[in-house]
Amino acid sequence: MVPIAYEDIVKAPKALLHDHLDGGLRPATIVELAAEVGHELPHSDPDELGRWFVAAADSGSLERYLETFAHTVAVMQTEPALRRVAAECALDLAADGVVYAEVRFAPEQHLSRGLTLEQVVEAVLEGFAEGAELAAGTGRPVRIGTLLTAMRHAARSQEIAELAVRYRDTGVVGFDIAGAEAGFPPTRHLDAFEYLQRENFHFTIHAGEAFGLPSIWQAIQWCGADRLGHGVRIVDDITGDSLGRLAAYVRDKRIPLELCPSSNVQTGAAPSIAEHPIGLLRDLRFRVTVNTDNRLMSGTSMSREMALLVEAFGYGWAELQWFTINAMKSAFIPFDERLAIINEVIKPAYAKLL
Ligand SMILES: O=c1[nH]cnc2c1ncn2[C@H]1C[C@H](O)[C@@H](CO)O1
Ligand SMILES: [Zn+2]
Repeated sequence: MVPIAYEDIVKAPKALLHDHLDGGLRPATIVELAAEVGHELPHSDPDELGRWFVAAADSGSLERYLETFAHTVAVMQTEPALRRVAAECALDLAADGVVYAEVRFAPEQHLSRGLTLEQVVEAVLEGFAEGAELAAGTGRPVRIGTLLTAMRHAARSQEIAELAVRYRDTGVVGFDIAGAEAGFPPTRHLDAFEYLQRENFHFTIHAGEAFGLPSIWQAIQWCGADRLGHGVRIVDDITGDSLGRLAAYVRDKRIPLELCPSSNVQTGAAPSIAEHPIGLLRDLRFRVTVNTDNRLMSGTSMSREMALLVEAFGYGWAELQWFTINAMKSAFIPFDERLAIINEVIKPAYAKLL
């Protein structure tokens, strides 16, 4: 088999379901925005700052990994800053060959300088639209769907769920909960999830990352999650190729796993890329997708995550197409729009590569 070149992975269309807006800022943008608002950073040189984020996030603990977000959230507190960060996010994803992305962020974390939840959401949606238009102009079209996240340690999930539904026709395609997992089970937010189900809305839940099977079980069987954010600990219910009841349910129902290899290694959810459960889960034909989680904290991109898997598991174009179509099938946009991207963008491009 001819080895896959990195530039070819960049050119191939990719779909991304799990990427945090506040985990993907350009280091140079953080430096500029921090100077404007007088926020003190660990480094004022963009390259050093970028390295600092990766090293600090390389902590082996989700809680310590999350502490690094204080510096990105601090500079995302005004409408121009939010618009800029969102526009640059769309441009960076498009330049990396991502054709469809769901990007999430927690509006409640962007209110410290007086913005309302609505102003925050509208600024981000405007930024994505602006970035996507610029990207299309450079011949690199990307479609961005926005997910609104509620922080699981806080108590605003119902309010954020209602906010997401209010913006469902203007770019918000789903809801999520994130933050420290241990001690904050999904059922704390059951009211919000039941509300979303009654509204026929879509949601994913960060579960099975820093906590194991009970978190995944609650996310699916109590809360009704459409997808699992990470979900990597589902391997705790698999022995050899024998599946426990929960793992069998997840596979039988084709519940998508939003796996994030580099992030998992940094937080200690997986020992290394080569030992990441994605290899086993793919072999067992779970609905596996590949994601970036936080491009800044992991110093990564969608192409880099794919390249790491190619290197560790010997994957070829067939597997990369499979991951990409899995993601597109699992997206929160309407079925006909998903199908159009699969048939008109993804399959024709991979047909030339396979
Ligand atoms: O991988 C993660 N697990 C749990 N929470 C996370 C992860 N990555 C980012 N977050 C948190 C930190 C952000 O401030 C928040 C909203 O994007 O979501
Ligand atoms: Zn995440």
